[in-house]
Amino acid sequence: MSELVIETEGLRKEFRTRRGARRVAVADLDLAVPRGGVHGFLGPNGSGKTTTIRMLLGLARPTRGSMRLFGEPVPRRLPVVIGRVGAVVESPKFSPNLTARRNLLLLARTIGAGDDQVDAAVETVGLTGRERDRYKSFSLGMKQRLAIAATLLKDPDLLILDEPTNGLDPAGIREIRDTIRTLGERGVTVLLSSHILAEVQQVCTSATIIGNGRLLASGTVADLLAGDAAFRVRVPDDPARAAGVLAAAGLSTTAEGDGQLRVETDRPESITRALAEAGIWLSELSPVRADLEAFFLDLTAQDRLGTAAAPAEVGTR
Ligand SMILES: Nc1ncnc2c1ncn2[C@@H]1O[C@H](COP(=O)(O)OP(=O)(O)OP(=O)(O)O)[C@@H](O)[C@H]1O
Repeated sequence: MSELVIETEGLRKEFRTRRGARRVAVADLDLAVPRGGVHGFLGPNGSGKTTTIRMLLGLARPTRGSMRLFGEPVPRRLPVVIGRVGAVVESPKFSPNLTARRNLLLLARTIGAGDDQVDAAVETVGLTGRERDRYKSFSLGMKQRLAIAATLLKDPDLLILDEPTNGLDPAGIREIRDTIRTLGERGVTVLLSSHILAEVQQVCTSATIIGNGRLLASGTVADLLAGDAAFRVRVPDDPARAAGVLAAAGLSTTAEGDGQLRVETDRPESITRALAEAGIWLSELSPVRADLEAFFLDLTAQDRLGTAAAPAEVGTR
C-alpha cells in the first residue's frame, strides 16, 4: 500500500443558496492520492473540484467528513503540514511594475527562502531569460508559470494546482504541461485539477474523476483505460453479416457505416477468428485509441443520467 499524501473520507460540503435551499457541492467524497507522480483531479464544471481543494487548504469548512494531508488530520493539523504544500488556487498578487524576479525575491524574503531558490524556481518553470521582464509584460501562460514558481520557493512535497491551464492558448497549455511534468519527475506529488482531459492524460500517472461532487472513478490512468479497449474493423463485402457473426461470438459490435464496425474487446484474435470461421475476410483491423476524454465523457454522461450509482472500481491503493 503506497503512502497517501491526500486522503479524504466521506468529505461533504453543502452550501445554502440565497433562497435557503441546500446545494451539495461535494458529496461524501473519498479521495486517495498516492505519493509521487501527477494525479489528475477531473470533473466537469461545477463538479466540486475547487471546493474540495479549498477544504483541503483550510479555505472552506467541510459540512462533514475527514481529511488528511501527509497523514495529518486537517484542518486541525494544517499548520504542521502547510509548509510542505504549495498551491495555486487563485491568481496570486504580483506587482505589475516589478520584474518577475523582483516579485519572487520579495516573496522569498517573507518565507525565508534564499536567492538561489528563486533562480532554481525560475529555471524549473522555464522562465530563465525572462525573469528580468516586468510582470505586466508577461503572457497569461508566463504569469501562470510564475505563480507556480512562487509556490516552489518553499520546496513543497505536494503541489496543488487548480485549473492551471484555464484561459491559456494551446502553446500556453503545453508550457504548463511541461512544467508539471518536470515537477513530477523531480519527485513532487502534484494534484492537478482540470476539465481538459486530453492535456491531463499526457502528464498524469493517476487520476480521480468526480461528477456532481461524487467519486466516479479513481486509479492509474492505465487502469482507468484498461476496460475501454476496442478495435475498428473494416469488412468491405457484408458488414451486416459480419456484425451478426461477431455478436454471435459474444462480441459487442456497433456499425459505424462505410463497412466499418467497432468491436469492444481487448483481444483482436477473437475478432479475426470469428470472422475467418464464417468465411469473412476483413481488410483492416486497428485499435481504437483509448483516451481519458472518451472514458470521462462516458462516465459523466452516465452520471447525468443517474446510472453511475457506484464508483467505477479501479483500485490503486
Ligand atoms: N460559495 C459558494 N456558495 C454557493 N455555492 C457554491 C459556492 N462555491 C461553490 N458553489 C457551488 O458548488 C458547486 C461546485 O463548485 P466548484 O467550484 O467546487 O466546482 P468545480 O468542479 O471547481 O468547477 P469548475 O471546473 O467550473 O471550476 C457548484 O454548483 C457551485 O455553484
